[in-house]
Amino acid sequence: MLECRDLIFHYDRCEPGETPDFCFSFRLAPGECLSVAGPSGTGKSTLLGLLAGFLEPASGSLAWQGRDLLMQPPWERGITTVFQEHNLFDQLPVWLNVGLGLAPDMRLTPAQQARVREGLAEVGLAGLHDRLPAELSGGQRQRVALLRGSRILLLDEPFSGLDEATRAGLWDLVRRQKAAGAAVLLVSHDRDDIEALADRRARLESGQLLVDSCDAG
Ligand SMILES: Nc1ncnc2c1ncn2[C@@H]1O[C@H](COP(=O)(O)OP(=O)(O)OP(=O)(O)O)[C@@H](O)[C@H]1O
Repeated sequence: MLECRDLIFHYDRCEPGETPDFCFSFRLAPGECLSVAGPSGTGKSTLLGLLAGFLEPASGSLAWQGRDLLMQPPWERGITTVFQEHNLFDQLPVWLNVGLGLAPDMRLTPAQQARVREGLAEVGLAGLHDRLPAELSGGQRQRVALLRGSRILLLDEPFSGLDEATRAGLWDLVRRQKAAGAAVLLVSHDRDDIEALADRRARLESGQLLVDSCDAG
């Protein structure tokens, strides 16, 4: 279970009242997807930044399966973030971009290399193993990014601007990660994305996450 409790944050350079003090609480089970919507500027990126470890909360707790995540740097949190673009390392070939999820030091064992090959083949990217991200289409880049999966997936409008078939293929990839036990937080306003993936829905309002169920943490 991903448990976020009273995670409080305020941007230093803001005047009081300029932006809300953020206070986030929610719970997300392995295999579950929570969608988050809210108008521009309500704090969606701020929430993702706090979870991923790019921003430091003033107080509160964040734990995965009972283990504190706040003490861990971003690369040790077991979190994969997939945004609209810029999710891959430009100078690394496709197979290493995926392999980073298995071996952050890029020293993949033969077994891990085989897993990467299998994963790429399963999503129709077998022939693109050695390409650089700049040599892929947008949809192919998102497939590579989602293949890197981990126990927590933070998705920020990752399907925007893609055609229906590509989007459906990426939904399948996310469903596969869910089936493998990943907890998924999906920032999206797209009704189709939300219906395809979300088990519960939340919206951001006045610096808080309002989850559409009684289980708000
Ligand atoms: N580095 C910063 N310093 C000060 N204020 C910031 C900073 N980053 C964001 N903010 C403010 O915090 C609020 C939330 O911003 P955030 O980027 O989280 O919103 P968002 O919901 O992701 O917006 P969008 O949908 O437009 O991307 C906004 O009012 C924004 O102006």
